[in-house]
Amino acid sequence: MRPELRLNGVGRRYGVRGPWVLRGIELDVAPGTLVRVEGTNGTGKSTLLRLLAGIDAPTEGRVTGRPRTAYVPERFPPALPFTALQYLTHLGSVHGLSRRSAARAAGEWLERLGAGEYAGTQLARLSKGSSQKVAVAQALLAEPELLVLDEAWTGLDAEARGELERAVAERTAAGGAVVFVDHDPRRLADAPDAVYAVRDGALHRRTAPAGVPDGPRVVVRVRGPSDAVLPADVRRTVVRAEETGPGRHTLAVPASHSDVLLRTLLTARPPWHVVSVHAPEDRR
Ligand SMILES: Nc1ncnc2c1ncn2[C@@H]1O[C@H](COP(=O)(O)OP(=O)(O)OP(=O)(O)O)[C@@H](O)[C@H]1O
Repeated sequence: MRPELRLNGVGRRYGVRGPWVLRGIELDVAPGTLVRVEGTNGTGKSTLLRLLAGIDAPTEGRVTGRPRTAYVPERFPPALPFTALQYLTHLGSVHGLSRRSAARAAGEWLERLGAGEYAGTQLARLSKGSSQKVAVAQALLAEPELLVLDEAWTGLDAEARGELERAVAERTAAGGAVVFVDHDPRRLADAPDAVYAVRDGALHRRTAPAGVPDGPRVVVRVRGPSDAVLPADVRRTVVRAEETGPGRHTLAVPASHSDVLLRTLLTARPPWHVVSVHAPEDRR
């Protein structure tokens, strides 16, 4: 099974006494899901994406379940003494491809993104747009299990933008996860399984969990250690969660998801005590 990336109580600040940019972040990125991250300038989106990409470590908290990850940074450093093809072939090898497969994948991605003619051009001589295509190609060529895109569409021409959207759909269809930030609210507007906003150092979910049906709800009362945080899987499954006291929560879940919720609670480490399960419809 592919690992599920999980952020547990993650916080990040720069410098020993710097302000917390992010704190108490709980996030699961399940295989096959597309996640959008929003937020106004300077709120910590890139910080979050660097933690998800594994190129930065949290100041506190834990990141677990690291899948094979690729990342397109907001700013790509292209000033290396390689041609585009040499650079991509090298990175493909680093990602575990044979040199031959890496060179083939590199050439194919440059073609797909409309930069095939620049394969032999030195990175330092590429235009901003072509350089961005190399940044995108390096992330896509090893078919990562997690693709993290920080404003990756910026600087691309219309065809390449469309190609990157297709590549995102291909990755999720193949069971990979994709997390992206983009200033254009129309980017993949109907596609995300979840949208999160970074605000005041916290992550706020903007959409209901994907595929949660309307209809009958089940109310589950649970008890755990007084300082325990509900598992992220639980928070993703429920439509409402209310903390009624230290370690006590009342959860409402679509009836069709109640088995999953109970299993998640009972198999959590440590397990949660299920106090009652109550289907309001039963009383009629
Ligand atoms: N390497 C760093 N050293 C010190 N402070 C940093 C560093 N990286 C980010 N910050 C600070 O952390 C805060 C969040 O920055 P970040 O780039 O994550 O936000 P953002 O939401 O991606 O912003 P933007 O939309 O402008 O790209 C900002 O106050 C920024 O100055």
